[in-house]
Amino acid sequence: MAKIVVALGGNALGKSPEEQLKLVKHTAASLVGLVAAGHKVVISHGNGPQVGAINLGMNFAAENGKTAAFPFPECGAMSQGYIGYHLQQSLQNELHRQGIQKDVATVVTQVEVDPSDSAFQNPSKPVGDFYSQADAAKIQAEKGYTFKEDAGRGYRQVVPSPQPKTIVELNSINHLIEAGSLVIAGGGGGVPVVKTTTGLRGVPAVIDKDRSSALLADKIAADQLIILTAVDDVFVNYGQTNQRALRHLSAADAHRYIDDGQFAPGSMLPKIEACLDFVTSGDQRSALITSLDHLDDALAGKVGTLITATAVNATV
Ligand SMILES: Nc1ncnc2c1ncn2[C@@H]1O[C@H](COP(=O)(O)OP(=O)(O)O)[C@@H](O)[C@H]1O
Ligand SMILES: NC(=O)OP(=O)(O)O
Repeated sequence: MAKIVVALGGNALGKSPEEQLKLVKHTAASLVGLVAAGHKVVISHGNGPQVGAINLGMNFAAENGKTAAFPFPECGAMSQGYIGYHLQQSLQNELHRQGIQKDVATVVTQVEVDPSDSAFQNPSKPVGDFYSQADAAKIQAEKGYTFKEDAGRGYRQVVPSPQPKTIVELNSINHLIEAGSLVIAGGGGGVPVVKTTTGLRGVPAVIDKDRSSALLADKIAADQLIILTAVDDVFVNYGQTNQRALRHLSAADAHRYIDDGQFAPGSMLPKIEACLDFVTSGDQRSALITSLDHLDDALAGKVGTLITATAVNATV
C-alpha cells in the first residue's frame, strides 16, 4: 500500500462546468481504482483556466456596478470550491458505485509564500483562456494586464507565481488522511498568503500546483506523485515531427534535457522540476506524468513518463 498524491492539471479539466464534470467523472473511476487497490490517495488540482474565468466574470460584474470587487485571492478560493465540488461529487458517486465506504473532503488550502519572492516582479503563470497576439495586445493596452505566449498554444494573461513555502492546513490534511478520508487539498497550488503583523493575508498570484503538490507530497511523506495533464507522455522535441516519448526519466537525464531547453517554461518545465524535487528529497520515491485519460494504462506501464532519482525502475 502506498501514499500517492495525484495532481490534476487545470488545462486538462476542460473549459466549462459541463466539460469539467465529464472529465472529472472519467478520472474518478481511475482514482477510485487506486483507493480500491488499498492506496491512500490525496488529490490536488490546477486552476489556471478556472481562476482566470472566475476573475474575468467577477471583474465584468464589478465594472458594470453589479457586484463589489472580488480580489484575486478570493477568486482562487472560489476555484478551489468549484473544482473540489466536482471532484467530491464524482468520487463519492464512483465510490458508491463500486460499493466502497469512504469519506471524501476538500480542504480549502492556503499556502504561504515569501512577499519578497522575485516572481512578484515577473508575472509568469498563465491564467484564463487563450488569445491571438493581436487580441492580447489590445487587452494589454486597455487593462494593463500582462500577456505571454503559452507553449505554442496562443497568448494568455500571466500573473505572479511565487514559490510555495508552507502549507497552512497541513495538520488538518494529515488528520483527514489518517482518519481514512480521500482528501482533496492544495487546489490551484493553494491560495497564496503572506504573514503580516496582523496575521495571514491573501496576495494576487497563482502558485504552480505542481510545485505545491510536490511540497504536499513531501510533507505528508508520500511514496509517489502522479501528475495528470493533457499529454500521455513527456516528449523530447515536443510538437515537432521528430518528437519522442520519454518513458523513463532519471534525475540525471531530466537535468540534461532541461539544459537542452526540451521542457517549456510555464507548462512542462515546472512539472519536471516538481517531480525532481520530490523524487530526490526522499528514498524510494517516484513520479509519473501522463494524461487524465490514461491513468490506468500508465499505472500498468503502457504509457506515461516515470521519473526516478536514479535510472533504477521504481513503481508503486
Ligand atoms: N516536452 C514536452 N512534452 C510534453 N508536453 C509539453 C512539453 N513541453 C510543453 N508541453 C506542453 O505542456 C502541457 C502541460 O502543461 P499545462 O498545460 O500547463 O498543464 P496543466 O494545466 O495540465 O497542469 C502539455 O499539454 C503540452 O502542451
Ligand atoms: N495553479 C496551477 O498550476 O494551475 P494550472 O495547472 O492550471 O496551470
